[in-house]
Formats: sequence, C-alpha cells, structure tokens
Amino acid sequence: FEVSCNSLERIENYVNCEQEPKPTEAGKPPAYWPSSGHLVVEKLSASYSNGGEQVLHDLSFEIKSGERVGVVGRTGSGKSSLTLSLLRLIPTKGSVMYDGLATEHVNLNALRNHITIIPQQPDLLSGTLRDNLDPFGEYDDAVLNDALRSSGLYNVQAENEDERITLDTPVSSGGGNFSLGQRQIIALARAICRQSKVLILDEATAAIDHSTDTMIQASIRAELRDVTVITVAHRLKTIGDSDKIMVLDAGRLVEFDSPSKLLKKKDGFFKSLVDQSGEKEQLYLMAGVDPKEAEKHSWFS
Ligand SMILES: Nc1ncnc2c1ncn2[C@@H]1O[C@H](COP(=O)(O)OP(=O)(O)OP(=O)(O)O)[C@@H](O)[C@H]1O
Repeated sequence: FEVSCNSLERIENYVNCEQEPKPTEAGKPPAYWPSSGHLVVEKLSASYSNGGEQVLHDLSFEIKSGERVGVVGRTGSGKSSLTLSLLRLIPTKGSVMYDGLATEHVNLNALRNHITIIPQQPDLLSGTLRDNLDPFGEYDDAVLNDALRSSGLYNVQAENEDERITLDTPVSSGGGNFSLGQRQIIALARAICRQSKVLILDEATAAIDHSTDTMIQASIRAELRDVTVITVAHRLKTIGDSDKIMVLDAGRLVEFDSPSKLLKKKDGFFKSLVDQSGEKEQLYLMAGVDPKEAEKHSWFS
C-alpha cells in the first residue's frame, strides 16, 4: 500500500505540474530555419522555476554560423542550465535568437525540432535503433545507415561480429542495453539525420571513456563541418581546439574568446583551469600556443 501511495504521489505531481504554453501555428518558423546557425544571446537569465533562484545572470554573447564553441566552468557554474535555456526548457528572461528569430516567438515543438541537443544522458525509446533514429519514419534506410556509419557507431562493436549493430538492433527501454557513450553516439546519429544547423552537446561526465569521447568529437568535425556546435565539456581536451571557449563562473559569463587568446591572458579563468589540469602542455599545443614560447613570456603560471 505504501509503495502504491508513492506512485500516487508521483502521479499527483505530474497532474499538478505547471504546463508549457501550447504550441501555436502562428509561431511556426520557416522549414529551413535556422539556415545559418547564427546565435545571438542578450541578457539571458534563467531559473529552474518561475520566481526561483536565478542560476544564470545576464549572459550576452554571439556565436557565428559554423563556429565550434566549448563551454567550461566549475561544477555548478551553469553549463547545463545554459544548454536548457537555449531551448527554453527552463524559465528564462532575456533573448535567444537563432538567425535573428527570437525563441520566445517560436512554437516550442518547432524550436526543439530544429535545434538539436544531446544531453548528458540521452533517452532512448524501446524498439529498434531505426525507431530511435527516425521515430516519425521520415528517412530511408540509406540515410539512416549513413548516419550510423558517420557517427562512428558501427565501429564501436566492430570487433564483435555477432553483436554488430544494425538498424534492426533492439533497444530496451531507456536504452539500457547501450552504454552512456553509445547512447550519446546514437543521439549524434539522430542529429546527423536531421541536419540541424545548431547542435548543443552536453558531454557525458566520467561515465564516457576517452576513446568514445574522441570518436564523438571526430564525427562532429567530419560530418558537421558547417554546423554551429556548442559543446559543454568536462574534459578540457574535448574542446581544446574549439574556435572559441566560453567560461562560466557562478552563472556568469566571465570569458569568451579563442583558446589561444585566453591562454595568453594573465590571471585568466580558462588559463588557470588549463594550468591546473595536468595536461597543460598538450592543451597549449592544441590551442596553437607553443608552450616553450608561453613559458618564455611567463604565460605559464
Ligand atoms: N533541477 C534543478 N533544480 C534546481 N536547481 C538546479 C537544478 N539543476 C541544477 N540546478 C542548480 O543550477 C546551478 C547550475 O547548475 P548546472 O547543472 O547548470 O551546472 P553545471 O556547470 O552544468 O555543473 P556540472 O559540471 O556539475 O554538470 C547550480 O546551482 C545547481 O544547483
């Protein structure tokens, strides 16, 4: 009885859950939107409930079409909250514009169909891999197979012929028969099918091994060349060669520039994260900054 009461309590929470506004026809953007992936954010603040404590404070920045931006910052600095805000998944103030169109005027379903987010723990539906890549049956097998190949998923289990992944591979509820890294790769394949011009990737934390991480980044570089990619990174190496790095601290944007410029900034936040990381030489090289030169100019701390 007690267990059932818990269930009732949960159902009651859902029944009383505050609803998002119903998507309207008026807010439907053109099918090709956003065609360039240009993003402008002005004075963006966010909280997890209306009137709740603000977790992002007045963020303003611009990301040009096709740029690869890495978002870094300490635990709790607001990186995941930023990804949610970019899709209006939590209450926000200020404006987020993709190709000049503000998300507050866009039909929420359309917004989330056109901008792709790969969360830390992507959800999968029970069914087959095909159902997961293409739940509405919009693409033919050639496109889906190409996406699987490009995402690197075929390579994941290539060593084991018996368990070779195909479009008919069963997926259990929540994707429990795939590792977290593989689930992110499947979500990436979905993004490749959809050809979104903006991809937001919240890198899975320690649960994802380095080779899977490298594979995801390599697929993004090869397959999504003219796509704007925003990657929340827990490992600096993931985003060391991005076009720009955004550093968040306590919900505020404290740095936003190319990694090479940030690494030359005395007392910079990004520089201090890199210098403390134990991979600093490699990260300097990735950013195109010669560690020896940096040392000579006493950039190294
Ligand atoms: N579901 C939630 N409800 C209320 N507050 C939340 C929720 N999720 C996160 N927060 C708060 O928002 C702030 C920013 O958290 P967020 O998860 O965005 O940080 P993060 O930089 O992504 O951290 P991490 O590196 O640990 O993933 C923190 O103060 C956190 O406690």
